[in-house]
Amino acid sequence: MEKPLVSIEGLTKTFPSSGKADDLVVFEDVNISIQRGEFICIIGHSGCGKSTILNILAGLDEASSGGVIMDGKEVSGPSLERGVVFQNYSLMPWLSALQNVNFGVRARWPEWSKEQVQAHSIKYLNMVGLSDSIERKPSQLSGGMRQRVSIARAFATQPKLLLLDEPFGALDALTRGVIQEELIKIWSESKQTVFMITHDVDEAILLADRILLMTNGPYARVAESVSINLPRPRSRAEIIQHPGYYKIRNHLVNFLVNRSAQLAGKQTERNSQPLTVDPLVDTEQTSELHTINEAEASSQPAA
Ligand SMILES: Nc1ncnc2c1ncn2[C@@H]1O[C@H](COP(=O)(O)OP(=O)(O)OP(=O)(O)O)[C@@H](O)[C@H]1O
Repeated sequence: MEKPLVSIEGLTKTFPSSGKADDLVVFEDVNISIQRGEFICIIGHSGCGKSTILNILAGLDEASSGGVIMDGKEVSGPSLERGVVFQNYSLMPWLSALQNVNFGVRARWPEWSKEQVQAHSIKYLNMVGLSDSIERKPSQLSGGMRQRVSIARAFATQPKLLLLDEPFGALDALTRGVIQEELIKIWSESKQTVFMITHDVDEAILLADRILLMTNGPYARVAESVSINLPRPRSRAEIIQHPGYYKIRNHLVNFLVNRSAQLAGKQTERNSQPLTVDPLVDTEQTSELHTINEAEASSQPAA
C-alpha cells in the first residue's frame, strides 16, 4: 500500500483538572492513517475528542503524547499545508466573498498576479454556486452562502489536507443537502485529502471513503474504520436506493447506540490500528467483529 499522507500515532490528550478532580484523559492511543486523496469522516458522541483531534491535526493544539506526521514531517503548528473550515464560517466581515477567497489564495501563492488570483478564486466560487454573489459581504449572505464561501476558500488554497469541523452543523436540512452535493463536486474535481467531523450518519455515508468510529470518552479511542464501498459519483437521491446503504447505516447506528458506550474506557493493545470493517462485503466477518467487540466490552476491566 502507498505510504499514507498522514500518520496519527499513539495520540493521547489529557487536560489538567482545575481542582481536586483527576486530570481528564479525553482520548488515548489514537492511531489513524490517511491516504492521499481519501475522504475520511469521524463520528463519535459529544465530548469524545473529535475537535481536539482535528485541532491537533491543524497544529492549533498539542498532543499530550504521540503525534502527527504529514508527508514525513511532524505537525508542530499551523501551516498553509492544512486548511480548516469550522462551523461558524470564520470569514472576514469587512471583505466581500471574492476578497475573502482572494485573501487565502494570495497568501498561498504570493507570486501570482492580481488577475491570476482573481480568476482562481472565481473558479472556486463558481463551483459552489456563488457566481452571482461574489461582491457581497458576509452580512449580505445567508448562513449557507457564507459556508459555501468558507469551503471555496479552503479548497482554492489547495492544502495537502483539508480539515472540516462540522461545517454544516448550523445549517437547515435543505441547505445542508445542497451544499453536501457541492462539496462532493468540488472534492471530486480537486482530489484533495479531507478529514471531516460530522454527527450525521447519512452525511458521512454520502461523502466518505471511510468512516472512523470513536468510543465514548473519557479514554475514547478510534475503534473501527468502516469502508464505504458505494459507487461514486454519489447523490443523496440515488445512494439510498443502493441495496447496501442500510447495511452500512445499521452498522454505524448500532455502533453509536450500543457499542460506543459498551467499549468505552476499554484498553486494547498499544499502537493497535482500528478494526477495518466493510459492512457490504462479508456480513459474517462483520458479525464476528461485533462478537469480538462485545466480548471485549464485557470481559475487560475499565481503564
Ligand atoms: N481547553 C480545554 N480544557 C479543558 N477541557 C477541554 C478543553 N477543550 C476540550 N476539553 C474537553 O475535552 C473533551 C473533548 O472535547 P472536544 O470538543 O474535542 O469533543 P468533541 O468530540 O468534538 O465534542 P462535540 O461533538 O460536542 O463537538 C470534552 O470533555 C471537553 O470538555
